[in-house]
Amino acid sequence: MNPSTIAAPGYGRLYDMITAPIHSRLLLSGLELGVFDHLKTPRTAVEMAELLRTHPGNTGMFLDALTCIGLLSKTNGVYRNEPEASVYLRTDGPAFLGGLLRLINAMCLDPLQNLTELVQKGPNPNPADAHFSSEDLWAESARTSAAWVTGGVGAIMTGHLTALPEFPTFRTMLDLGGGHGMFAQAFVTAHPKMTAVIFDQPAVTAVADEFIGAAGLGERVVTRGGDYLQDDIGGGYDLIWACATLNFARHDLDRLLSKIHTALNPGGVFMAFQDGLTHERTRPDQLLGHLGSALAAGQAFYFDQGEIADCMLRRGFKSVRSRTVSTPMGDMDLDIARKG
Ligand SMILES: C[S@@+](CC[C@H](N)C(=O)[O-])C[C@H]1O[C@@H](n2cnc3c(N)ncnc32)[C@H](O)[C@@H]1O
Repeated sequence: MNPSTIAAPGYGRLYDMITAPIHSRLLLSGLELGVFDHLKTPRTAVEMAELLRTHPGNTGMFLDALTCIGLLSKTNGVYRNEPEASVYLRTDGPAFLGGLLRLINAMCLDPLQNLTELVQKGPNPNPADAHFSSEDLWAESARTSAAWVTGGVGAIMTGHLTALPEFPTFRTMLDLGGGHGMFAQAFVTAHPKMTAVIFDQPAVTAVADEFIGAAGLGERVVTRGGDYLQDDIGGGYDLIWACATLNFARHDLDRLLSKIHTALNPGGVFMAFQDGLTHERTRPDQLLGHLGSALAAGQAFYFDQGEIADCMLRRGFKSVRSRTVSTPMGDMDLDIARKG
C-alpha cells in the first residue's frame, strides 16, 4: 500500500474528537483555580502564579493553553480574558455559567466514565445511581442552571412568547417544573400585568423563592411546591409553560396533559419546550447529554419529535404549532397548543 494514496476522507475529525476532553479539562481547571476572576485585570504569568499560589512555570504553560483554546488572549506576556470568558466565566460576570458547566460535566460526562461497561453489562443495578430524580439534586441544579436562561435562552423564548397574538391578553401563567423559575420571571417582566406561579418540588421552589426575592418580583411571582403528577397544580391559567420537565412524566404524559388542559382558561395556551429527536433517534446532538443517565437507567427519557404535539391533540387541544429553536446547548422543539 502506498501511503500517499490514503488521502480521503482525512482523520482531522477523529483527532478533534480524541483531543476535545483537553478543552473541557482546561476550562474546568480555569474555573477551579479562579483564573477568569483574577484576569478581570490583565496580568502576567508570574503575577497570576503569585495570586493563585501556583507553580510559576506550569502556570505559564497552563495560561498559554487557555489562550490556545481561545478563552484568553496573550500580548507581550500579558494575559486577558476573551469576551466569552469575561461574560460567562467570571463569578461576578453578567451571566456566570461556571456552576452550570460543572454540573453538566458531572451529570453528562461522569456517568460516561463507565461507558464501555454500561454497553457490555447493561444498566446500573442500583437505581439510586441510575436516576437523576432526587429533590435535593434538582434544588442544587435550580441554583446553577438559572444561568442557562439568563445567559440568553430566556430572551430567545420571551421573543417567541411575546409574538403570540394572545400575549397581551394573558393575566396569569404557570411555569410547570419551573426549577429556578427564571423563565416565569423573564415572561412576567416582558408583560405589564401578568402574574406567575412556579410549580416544582418543595426544595426546588425554595431556591426559586430566593431568585424571586433577589429580582424584587415577589408581588407578581409566587411558588407552589408539590408533585405535578399527584398534586393539584391550580387552575385559571391563560398560559402554561413547561421546559425540560415533561421527560419526568413520559410514562404518564396523557394524564398530565389532560390535567394541563383542564387547568387552562378557555382560549389558553400551553407551550412545551423539550428535546425532540429526529433521524431515527440519532439527532440532534442534544441527546448526547442524556446518554449517560439513559444507559445507567436502561431507558431513554427523551422524546421523539412530534410525540408531545400528538399527545396535546389527543388530550383535547384544538391546534398545535411546532417549531425547532436553536439554543446555545443545541436544538429543542417548541410545541404551542391552543385550548380553543
Ligand atoms: C431539567 S429541570 C428544568 C427546570 C426549568 N424548567 C428549566 O428549563 O431550566 C426539571 C425540573 O422538573 C422538576 N420536576 C420533575 N418532576 C416533577 C414532578 N413530578 N413534580 C414537580 N416538579 C417536577 C424537577 O424538580 C426540576 O426542577
